[in-house]
Order: sequence, then C-alpha cells, then structure tokens
Amino acid sequence: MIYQTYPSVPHSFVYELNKDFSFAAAHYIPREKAGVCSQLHGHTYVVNLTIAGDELDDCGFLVNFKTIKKLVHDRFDHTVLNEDEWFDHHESARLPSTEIVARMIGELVQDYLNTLPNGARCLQVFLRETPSSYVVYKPKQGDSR
Ligand SMILES: Nc1nc2c(c(=O)[nH]1)N=C([C@H](O)[C@H](O)COP(=O)(O)OP(=O)(O)OP(=O)(O)O)CN2
Ligand SMILES: [Zn+2]
Repeated sequence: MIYQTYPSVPHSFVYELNKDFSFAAAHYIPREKAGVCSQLHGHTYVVNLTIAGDELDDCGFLVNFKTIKKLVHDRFDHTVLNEDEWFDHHESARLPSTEIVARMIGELVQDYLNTLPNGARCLQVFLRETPSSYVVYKPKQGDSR
C-alpha cells in the first residue's frame, strides 16, 4: 500500500483521479558522465498518475484504475528498461533517466486515454526512483498528442 501526498495540478476539470502503484525494474544510463548510474542497477519505482476529465463512462469511471495500472506495470515490471523498444541509446531524449521514463509513462497513458470517448487527460506523472529522488512530469497544456 502506498500513502503519500503529491503535488497538486491546477485544472478546471470536474473529476480528478489519482492512481498509485510501483514496479521493479533495472536500468543504466549509457553515458560516461552518468558515473555509477552507467552500470546496470535496479529500483522499485513508485508511480502516481493524475488523470482528469469532465465525462464518466457507463461504469461511472473516468478511467478504470486497474487498466491504467496494468498498462504501465505490465510493460515495465521485472524488466530492464533499456531493453524496451521505446528507449534508444543513440538518442539522449530516449534514455531511461527518471525524467524520460516519467515522460514516456505520460505519453503511454495519454495514448490509451485517446482511445476512449470521454476526453480524459493525463495531467501529471510523479515518478520516484529512490527514497530521495523523484521527478514530476506535466505535459504542456493543450498537448494531448
Ligand atoms: N536528473 C537525474 N539525475 C540522476 C538520475 C536521473 O534519472 N535523473 N539517476 C541517477 C541514478 O540512476 C540513481 O538511480 C539515482 O541516484 P541518487 O539520487 O544519487 O540515488 P541515491 O539513493 O544514491 O541518493 P542519496 O541521496 O545519495 O542516498 C543519478 N542521477
Ligand atoms: Zn537508477
């Protein structure tokens, strides 16, 4: 169970949903400048997703909590992030840093939300990599991909 408070996102949608979950994964940053992080190591990543919208579906859901957890958890849990097809060692914008993993998760979730008819938006991804390090990713307003 994860109980933590997260930064709030200002918005004018009627409903806001938050989902917490974690996944275990290994990664490395294939750059000499990254120091010890250039060696393969693992984390228990902790995620909080903030999704908002005005319309509920016929279950009374903005989006199913279980579906959005599964989307991210099943893709990354017990994997080496660098081996995921999305990441690319040749492009700095596609390395598995906390910042970029948070953005990738945000894009993955928004791409799923875009398949639903209710116009829900992923407003924030909070991603904790270690007890002392986390990133907050907020897509630019109006960027629904
Ligand atoms: N801006 C970023 N800096 C660092 C990242 C990152 O993704 N973005 N990643 C790392 C390492 O991968 C490492 O996993 C985390 O480093 P750090 O915060 O130093 O972890 P510690 O638990 O050792 O922190 P302490 O506060 O020293 O205990 C490095 N930098
Ligand atoms: Zn790391």
